[in-house]
Amino acid sequence: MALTWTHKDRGEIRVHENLEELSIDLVDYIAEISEASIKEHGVFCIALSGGSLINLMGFLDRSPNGFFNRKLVEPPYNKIVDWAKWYVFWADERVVGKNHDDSNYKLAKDTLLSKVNVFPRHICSINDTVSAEDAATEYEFAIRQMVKTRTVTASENSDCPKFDLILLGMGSDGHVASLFPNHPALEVKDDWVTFLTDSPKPPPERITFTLPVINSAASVVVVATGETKANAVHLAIDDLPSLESSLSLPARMVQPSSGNLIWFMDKPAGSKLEGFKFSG
Ligand SMILES: O=C1O[C@H](COP(=O)(O)O)[C@@H](O)[C@H](O)[C@H]1O
Repeated sequence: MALTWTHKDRGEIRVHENLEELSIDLVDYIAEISEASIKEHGVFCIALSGGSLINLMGFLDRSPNGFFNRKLVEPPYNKIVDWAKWYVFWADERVVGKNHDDSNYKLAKDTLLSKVNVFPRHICSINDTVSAEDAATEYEFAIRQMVKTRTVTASENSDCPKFDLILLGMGSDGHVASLFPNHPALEVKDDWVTFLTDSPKPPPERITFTLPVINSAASVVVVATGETKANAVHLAIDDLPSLESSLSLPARMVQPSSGNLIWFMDKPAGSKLEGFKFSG
C-alpha cells in the first residue's frame, strides 16, 4: 500500500512500496486524466520527459514475477484509452537525431508510441536537423499554433499553454525537464520553450519547457525513484526555511498556479521526507 499525504503547498505525495506498485498507480493516473480531459474538451495533451520515468509508465516487457501487467500498451489500457485523442509533446528533449539512443522521442517511440494508435500527426516532436536554439523556437511556434487552433488549451492565469498533464522525472541534482540547478534557463519567463548548449548532464544540447509553462499545466506529475534521489526529494518537498539553496532547486520551483501537483516515488526516494520518517 502506498503511503499518501498532501503537503500544504507541495501537492500530493505518494510513496510506494516498490516500483511495481508505483508503475501501476502511475499508469492508472495517466488513464484517469486522459479520460477526464477527453470528456472535458475532446483531446488529451500530454507532455512526456525522458529517463527512467518512461519505463516506469509500465512500458517495459513483463517482468518474471508478472507484476508489470497493467502497462498502457496492454489490456485493459490499450483498449480503454482513447489513443486517437492523444496529442504527445515533450517537456524536454535532447537535440540529437531521432534515432539516437539519447533521444527522448526514440525512448517513448520504442516503448509506447509504436505500440498504440496515437496518430503520427499528433506526435509533436522537435526538429532534430537544426540548432538547439532553432529547435526551441520552432517547437514553441508549433505549440502556439496549436493553442490558436484550440487543440492545446490556453491558460486562464498566464500567457501559456495549459497542458492536461506534464510528466517530469527528477535527477539526483533536483533537475526537472532540462532545467538544471543554477542554470539561466530557470529564469526564462517570456518564452515557452528555451534551449541549452551547456547541459551539465550529457548530451549538452537540449530544449526544455520553461517554468511558466510547467506551472500552467492542469496536472504535473514528478516521478523519482531510488536512494540517489532521496536528498533532492527532501529538499524539493520538506519545509526547510534555513536552507535557502533548496528554494532554487528546480524541482522545488514546480508549483502549478492552479493545477494539481503529484509526486510518485518509491520508498528509497522518499526515505528522507519528514512525512515518511514520522509515518511509523
Ligand atoms: O536528462 C534527463 O533527466 C531527467 C531525469 O532522468 P532519470 O533517468 O534520472 O529519471 C529526465 O526526466 C529528463 O527528461 C531527461 O532529459
